[in-house]
Amino acid sequence: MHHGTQPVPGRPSPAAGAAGASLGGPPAYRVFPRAEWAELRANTPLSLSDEDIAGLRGLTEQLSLKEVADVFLPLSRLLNLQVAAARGLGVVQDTFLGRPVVPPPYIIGIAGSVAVGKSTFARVLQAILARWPDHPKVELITTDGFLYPTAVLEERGLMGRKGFPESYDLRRMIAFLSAVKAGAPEVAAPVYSHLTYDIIPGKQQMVRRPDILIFEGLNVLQPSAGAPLLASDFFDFSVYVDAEERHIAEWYIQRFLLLQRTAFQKPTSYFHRYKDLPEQEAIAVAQNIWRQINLVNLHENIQPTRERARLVLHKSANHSVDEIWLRRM
Ligand SMILES: Nc1ncnc2c1ncn2[C@@H]1O[C@H](COP(=O)(O)OP(=O)(O)O)[C@@H](O)[C@H]1O
Ligand SMILES: CC(C)(COP(=O)(O)O)[C@@H](O)C(=O)NCCC(=O)O
Repeated sequence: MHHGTQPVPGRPSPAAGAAGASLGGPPAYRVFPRAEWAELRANTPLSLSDEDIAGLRGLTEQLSLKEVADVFLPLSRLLNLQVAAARGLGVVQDTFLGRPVVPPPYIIGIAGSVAVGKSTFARVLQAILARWPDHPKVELITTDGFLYPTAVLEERGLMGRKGFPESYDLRRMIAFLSAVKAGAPEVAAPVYSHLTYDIIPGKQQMVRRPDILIFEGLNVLQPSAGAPLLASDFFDFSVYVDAEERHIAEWYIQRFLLLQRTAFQKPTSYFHRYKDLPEQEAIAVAQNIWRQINLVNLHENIQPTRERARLVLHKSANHSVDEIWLRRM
């Protein structure tokens, strides 16, 4: 894989490996160059029709068919096997307790920087996992719903700290996960709007005993100060989406420019005041938000959680995954 000239914090330096060769990873992981990982889709009894793939591409128009086949199909095969094994363990416990067998939802956490592509990845994974006949009901929840509302953040002086641990209602987030894992028939999650940049008052997303819950957000692998439980205590599997900082910064800026042309044009947008900024100035605004908030958060709170994930997906400049780390167990 190619790291360019910038050393990446926490990763072995490029000098450690021959050009194009894998640089290895922490000893807890097996490292797969993309081509080796792609071979692990072998025997996946899931064949996607052209129509299925067209449906998936609707989620993110740039997603190539090759990306689905090489990266997502092996991962969906691995997860299908993992879900079956977790259910087997559930049967053991229910049999031991003499209770009727009811498998709890299988929960997958997805972590990574702002703008690394977590929500895009999570949506595609949701669609692919839902195609397996033995776990058709796959729900997706994003942790931005657990941010405190703007009124609370303003009162606490935290508007410049969105995404940092103190900006989330962690108690509520843990209570949500705990209820889902306990098999509660219906659990409500609050909903955040990127348009108003605030929690939507009264709006809820209901989760009703899914087979699989995908729980996505930059903070899902973080410790919660002082609280007895962590979000990851409820995870059966976890993924960290990784990339070089200069690429993530570029994706953040490009997304900001796209939003300027679309969402910011609406009067209800929190960033409506930026709707007519000339491109160079809009780029400067995006760069400032990136450097002052999201990059600091990446360094202080997100990147340090990477090696808690079961799987690390490393993306290259064009968003394609070039290396996969799978924890040995
Ligand atoms: N696989 C991909 N192919 C092409 N573009 C992508 C891909 N994943 C993410 N993007 C783009 O990168 C930007 C950040 O992705 P997003 O999923 O919104 O990130 P996050 O949820 O981590 O903040 C978006 O503009 C998105 O369209
Ligand atoms: C809402 C976010 C904190 C991400 O939340 P997540 O769903 O990962 O919990 C982030 O997208 C954000 O708005 N950061 C604040 C700075 C900015 O406007 O980019």
